[in-house]
Amino acid sequence: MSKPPSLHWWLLRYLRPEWPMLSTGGAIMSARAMVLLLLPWPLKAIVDNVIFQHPLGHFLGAILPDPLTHRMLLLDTLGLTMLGLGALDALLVYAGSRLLLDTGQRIMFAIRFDLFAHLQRLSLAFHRRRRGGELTLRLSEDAKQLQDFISSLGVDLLPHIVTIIGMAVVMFWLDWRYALLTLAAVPPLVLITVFYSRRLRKAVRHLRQNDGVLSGLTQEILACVQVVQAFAREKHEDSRFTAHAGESLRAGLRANAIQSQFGSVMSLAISLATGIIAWYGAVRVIGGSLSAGELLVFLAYLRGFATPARQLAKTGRVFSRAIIALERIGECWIERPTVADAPGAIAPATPARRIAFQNAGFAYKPGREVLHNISFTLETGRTTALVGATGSGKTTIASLIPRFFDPTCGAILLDGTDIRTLPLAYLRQQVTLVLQEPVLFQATVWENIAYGKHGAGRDEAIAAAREAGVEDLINRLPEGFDTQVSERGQSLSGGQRQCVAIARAMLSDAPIVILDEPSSSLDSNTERQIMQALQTLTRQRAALTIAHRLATVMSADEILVLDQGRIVERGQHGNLLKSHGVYERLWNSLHDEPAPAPLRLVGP
Ligand SMILES: Nc1ncnc2c1ncn2[C@@H]1O[C@H](COP(=O)(O)OP(=O)(O)OP(=O)(O)O)[C@@H](O)[C@H]1O
Repeated sequence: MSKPPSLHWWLLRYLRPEWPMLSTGGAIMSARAMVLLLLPWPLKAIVDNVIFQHPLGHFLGAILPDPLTHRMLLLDTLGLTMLGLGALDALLVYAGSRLLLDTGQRIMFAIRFDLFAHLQRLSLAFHRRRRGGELTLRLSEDAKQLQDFISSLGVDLLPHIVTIIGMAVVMFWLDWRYALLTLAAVPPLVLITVFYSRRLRKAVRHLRQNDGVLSGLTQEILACVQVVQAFAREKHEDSRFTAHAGESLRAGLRANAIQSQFGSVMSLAISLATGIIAWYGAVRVIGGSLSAGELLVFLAYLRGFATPARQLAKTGRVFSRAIIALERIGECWIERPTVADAPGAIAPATPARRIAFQNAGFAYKPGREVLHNISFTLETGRTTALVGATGSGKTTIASLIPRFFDPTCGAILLDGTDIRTLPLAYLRQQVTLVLQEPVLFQATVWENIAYGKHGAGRDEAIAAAREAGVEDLINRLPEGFDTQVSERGQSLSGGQRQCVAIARAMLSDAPIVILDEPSSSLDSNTERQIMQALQTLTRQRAALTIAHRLATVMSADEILVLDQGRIVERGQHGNLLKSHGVYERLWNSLHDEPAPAPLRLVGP
């Protein structure tokens, strides 16, 4: 998987504002490394000066009690020093890690927010390609991996590098030959770390990909749980889940195996090195070239080496995960909206009045056109109806108006201006949608209505419902406008959801309205009320109605008959029936009995 170079700069953008916090945290953790260096020294003095009563050196002799005359006082002083160093270590660990962990958290929040904002603005074409659950995982888990990495850089890596360098310097100062032998243990440890980190990275990449697929599948199955239950397909979904989960489990087990192998090989290497170094140190103490206290310092440092080495192994693991997370987040980040504002686009001062398709064509996939040569005009106060067999392109035509997709040829003009040159926000403010299956949020009914207009409150939402004539229908809900709607509006009936959607469209003030077959499968009383509401909604607007049920569009000002992505007939209901073409066949296929009196969508 190729990694775009700009990703590192992208990450730096988040690190830069936190630089003061990161450097303060780093400085505190480096100070802690110094304390770790000092920790074995009181022990050395206890062995050499208190137990064996060697005289203190020149500098220490000036500040510490004499071991010959004040042996117990020296022991107490050294004991207290050890306690003091321990307390200082604890304090520095607390302050440093707290600062760095908090900073990591803030950085993760900023990354999550930007990524969320970016994903929201990506074109529908992108979202239709990706499963929602998989994107959620990138927002949650992958951003968390980056946070762990940033925190662990400061909390684990930096102080341990400082410790290793400091220990090496002190060891050389004590006995350079012995120091060389001790440090010879470091390169094999680094080689082991590099070897396993590579293998681990590969395994983690595989694991994350599988987790993404699993998360997407889970979200999809749970979102469609009604269909799953209706068709009694739970067992089938169990086995689909198990198949993907099994893949994920195998990838996880492989990563665990590498990780455990890494840990045990590292422990073995460290034990081996400790054994050799302790043996050689004891030989030098027996030979008189090293004191017992100095051997203690060496052994303590060697143990000290082991901790950073293990820590480096852990950091390697975190690093591997972070690289994969960066790749995965980067894949979303480099994705650009296919539909975007043209540079320098200026919004007209007046609301739209007229939208015209001029020989527009469209293909979801290159070379596979689903719309050909579409030309028609929508105007304020007029209703245009789209009819045609399923798959003939009605929804696709409607999606071109708010620029969910752009036509592949031809143009769409809004009051004479190509919509691609207008600001997207302006264009979308001109259009309101009432979908076949209205989408509602988990909020109260009035909040769902108020979603139609920035800053609208409860009173405005109720007024819009009153204006649309659906106030009574909503008031019949258990808590009226304050009824809580469950996720995607599942707790409301189809008719109730449509009432809310119509009131929302009414509130939006948009001059163009797109209705996607709004009165399907309702009882006749509700249907009558909803049709009246739509009549009110479309009265002052330019309306495009998509309908399979021809009765709902009989009174439209113009009916466009679509067949395989082409407008094959156009006109009013009566004339179209008389021409004995596709419209008449459509009509006959839907109605056995003669045509009923027209249901009016627009005012007389
Ligand atoms: N996201 C997509 N990717 C590829 N092809 C698509 C996509 N959406 C729709 N199509 C295809 O485009 C054609 C037109 O579909 P569209 O949804 O516009 O038809 P429709 O007339 O609205 O159908 P219906 O009445 O069933 O809603 C169909 O052949 C459909 O398979």
